[in-house]
Amino acid sequence: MSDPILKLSGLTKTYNRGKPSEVQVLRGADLVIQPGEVVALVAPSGAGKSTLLHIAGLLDTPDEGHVAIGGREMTKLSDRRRTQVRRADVGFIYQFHHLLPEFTALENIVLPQLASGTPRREAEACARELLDQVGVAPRADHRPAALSGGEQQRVAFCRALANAPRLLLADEPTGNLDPDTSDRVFGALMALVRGTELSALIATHNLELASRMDRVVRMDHGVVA
Ligand SMILES: Nc1ncnc2c1ncn2[C@@H]1O[C@H](COP(=O)(O)OP(=O)(O)OP(=O)(O)O)[C@@H](O)[C@H]1O
Repeated sequence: MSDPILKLSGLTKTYNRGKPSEVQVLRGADLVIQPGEVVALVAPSGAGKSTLLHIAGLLDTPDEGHVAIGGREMTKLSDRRRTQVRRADVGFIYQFHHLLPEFTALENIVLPQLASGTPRREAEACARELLDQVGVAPRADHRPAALSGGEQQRVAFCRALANAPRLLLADEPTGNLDPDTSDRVFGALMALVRGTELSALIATHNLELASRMDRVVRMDHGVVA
């Protein structure tokens, strides 16, 4: 059997250790995601979903525990190597789109590909194809401020997938949209994900959206049930 795409073992994380404001967020969290699996991460607000996703996505480090991506241990790698793995293997979607305001939708999807060494012509073709898949192709040359919230978030999905990552991590990807838009935009995300071999961990408060994924895991008191 192939290695899990993501294996988190015994993660602990405490913010502001030793201060009155100390908060112990992760208390030995374990999670395994197999290749191709799409997993919902459901938890109450403040339970540590973002912390777990940031550690899984190599944006933060745990106090203790291990992160393996595709069977390779990440916790011992240099910062430079972790950045390389993050760029090549991980796509991240935030609750707010975080698109670069001075660039068009197309350019926002092209830039991470150029940073990874993809030739411009190829990067643009990939960006147009992705925008087409999520129904935003006619808006390719608009800047984020000229797009609706749902369109902005769909562009952010394309950006996360532009480098063909193996693992997608999403933190409340439709959390700032109204329920109808959230439903449609989430459908666009699932269509994108299901059209690939991608594995995904998607945090959501929305149990209906969670039920559309392969498996639902819950976080409580710093562990994943
Ligand atoms: N940099 C930080 N410094 C101190 N405390 C932090 C920091 N980041 C998060 N926290 C605290 O850690 C706890 C978990 O935060 P986290 O953002 O991981 O939760 P979450 O489950 O994603 O919450 P939400 O669903 O509201 O986004 C919260 O109590 C938060 O206030």
